[in-house]
Amino acid sequence: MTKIEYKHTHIAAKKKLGQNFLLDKNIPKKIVRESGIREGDRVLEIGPGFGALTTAILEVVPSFTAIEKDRELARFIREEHPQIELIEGDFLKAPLEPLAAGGKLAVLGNIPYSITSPILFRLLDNRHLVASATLMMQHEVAQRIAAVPSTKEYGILAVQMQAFCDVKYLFKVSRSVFKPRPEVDSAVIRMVPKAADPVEDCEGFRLFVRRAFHQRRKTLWNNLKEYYDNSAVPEATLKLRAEALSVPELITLFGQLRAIDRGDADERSF
Ligand SMILES: C[S@@+](CC[C@H](N)C(=O)[O-])C[C@H]1O[C@@H](n2cnc3c(N)ncnc32)[C@H](O)[C@@H]1O
Repeated sequence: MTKIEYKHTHIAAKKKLGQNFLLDKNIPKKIVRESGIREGDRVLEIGPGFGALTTAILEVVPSFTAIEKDRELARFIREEHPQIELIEGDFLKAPLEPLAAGGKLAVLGNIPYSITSPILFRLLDNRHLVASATLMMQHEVAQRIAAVPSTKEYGILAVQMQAFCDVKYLFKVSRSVFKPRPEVDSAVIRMVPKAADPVEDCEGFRLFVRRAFHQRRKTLWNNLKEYYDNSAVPEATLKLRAEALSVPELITLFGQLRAIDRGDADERSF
């Protein structure tokens, strides 16, 4: 276990909380610059840790909210940055509505690898409360979110995120700027929820995307025939694999399908 000592606090870095702390001072400034936040924005930082990104945010926004799960680090941030509203708790459980206070949140964070997907889907599910999310995560996950069609990275994550958000891959961050040093590199991406959802039945679309990509090597016809009446879909489209279709093309396809009532409503609630 790596011991970290910083100012008046020392902790044993906890792997299960994804505690890899940024040592570099320029990267946090770059993240804040790319986030586009301005004074007056409602900022929410996920996992401030020892405050590497916190300090850079404070140069632009004099006060904001941060959620930190680790008790010692929460105490550290309270002592170092009393102007911040520090919530000691789990981002995945914290109610976001009161934090948005009738507006929208600019979310920033160097997020723990182990809960990247739950964080992304929580933000997606609460997109009406989110103005933007600028997040550092495992490089491979950032690539999958920003992937383009007909690449091995393109799949469920890319389609889910890009259908509802404008996604921009910003820059890669070497593993060497963290302590303890992780086994993988990181990258920063920015996501801005679209003004309007491209589909009405968001849950149905989520299910459709999972089905379409269920067996990547299979054609759309083979992956979908069991669940939908495909009669309104051009035959040429059904012969393709899901990975060949762009996000707008998948949205169009979803609009052409009619669900077959198989009495399997439970499957919708994953
Ligand atoms: C990758 S570290 C980043 C720390 C700091 N922002 C930095 O860049 O050096 C992730 C941080 O998130 C915190 N954390 C882990 N799980 C969390 C959760 N569910 N909710 C809030 N914070 C969490 C960890 O304790 C840690 O401080």
